Amino acid sequence: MADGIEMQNVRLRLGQHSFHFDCKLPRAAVIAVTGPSGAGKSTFLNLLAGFDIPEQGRILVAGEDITREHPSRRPVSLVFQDNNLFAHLDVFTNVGLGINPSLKLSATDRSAISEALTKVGLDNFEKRMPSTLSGGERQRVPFARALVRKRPLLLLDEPFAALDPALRNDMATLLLELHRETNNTVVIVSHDPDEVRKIADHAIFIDVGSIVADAPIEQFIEQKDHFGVVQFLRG
Ligand SMILES: Nc1ncnc2c1ncn2[C@@H]1O[C@H](COP(=O)(O)OP(=O)(O)OP(=O)(O)O)[C@@H](O)[C@H]1O
Repeated sequence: MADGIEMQNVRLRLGQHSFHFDCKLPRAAVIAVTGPSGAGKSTFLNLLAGFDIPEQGRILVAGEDITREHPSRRPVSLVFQDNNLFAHLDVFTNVGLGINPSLKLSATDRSAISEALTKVGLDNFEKRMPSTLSGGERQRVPFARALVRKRPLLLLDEPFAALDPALRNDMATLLLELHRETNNTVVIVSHDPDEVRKIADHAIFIDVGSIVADAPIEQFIEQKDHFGVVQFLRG
C-alpha cells in the first residue's frame, strides 16, 4: 500500500530560510509535527495544502503526485487556529462551504451537514452566528466542515492553542473519535507533549527547516539522540 504522505527531496526558500523535507509518513495515522518556534512546522503543512510550492522535489499523497495541484483540488481539509469561520454566515452555512463553495446544496448535503454538526456536539447551533459562540463551540465548526468534506488528509495547525486545558483535552478526544470514524490521515502541529502522547501514532520533529526525528510514537517518546526532542518531551 502507498504511504499516506511522501515528500521526496522537497526544497524551498522563504526569505532567509531554507527548508528541506524528505519523509514517508503512514496512512490512516495521526501524525504530530513538533519542533521549536520558527523551525518550519507551518511551512511543512503549507506545502501539503498547496499554499507553498516546492522549488525542487515531489509531494505524494496516497501515491498521487500533488506537487503542482491547486490547493482547492488537493485531497485535504484544513483546521487552523483562527482563520476558520466566516463571521457573516451562520454555523450551518459555514459547514456547507466545505461541501460546495457556491452553497448549492442538495437535500443529501443538508442532512450530511446536520449529521456532522450533531457528531461534533453542535446540533442546536445551525442558525447561530459565529460571534455568538464560545471559543470551544467555535472550534468545533471546522471539524464538522472537515467531516462533510470527506477528504483523506486532515491538516491542523495548532488548532487548540487558544483553548483552556480542559477544552483542549475534549477537542483532542473529539479529533480522535472523528479520525477513528473516517480513518483519515491527520497531520497536526502541536507544541504540547501531553497532547502528542495522547493522540499521535507517529511524530516528526523539525529543526531549522528539516526533519531531525521521524518515528512511531513509542520510539519517538524514547528518543535520546536529539536534545531538542528530549527538551520538547519534558514540556
Ligand atoms: N513567506 C515568507 N517569507 C519569509 N520568511 C518566511 C515566510 N514564511 C515563513 N517564513 C519564515 O520561515 C521560518 C519558518 O516559519 P514557520 O511558520 O514554518 O515556522 P513554525 O515552525 O510553524 O513556527 P511557530 O511554531 O512559531 O508557528 C520562520 O522564521 C518564518 O519567519
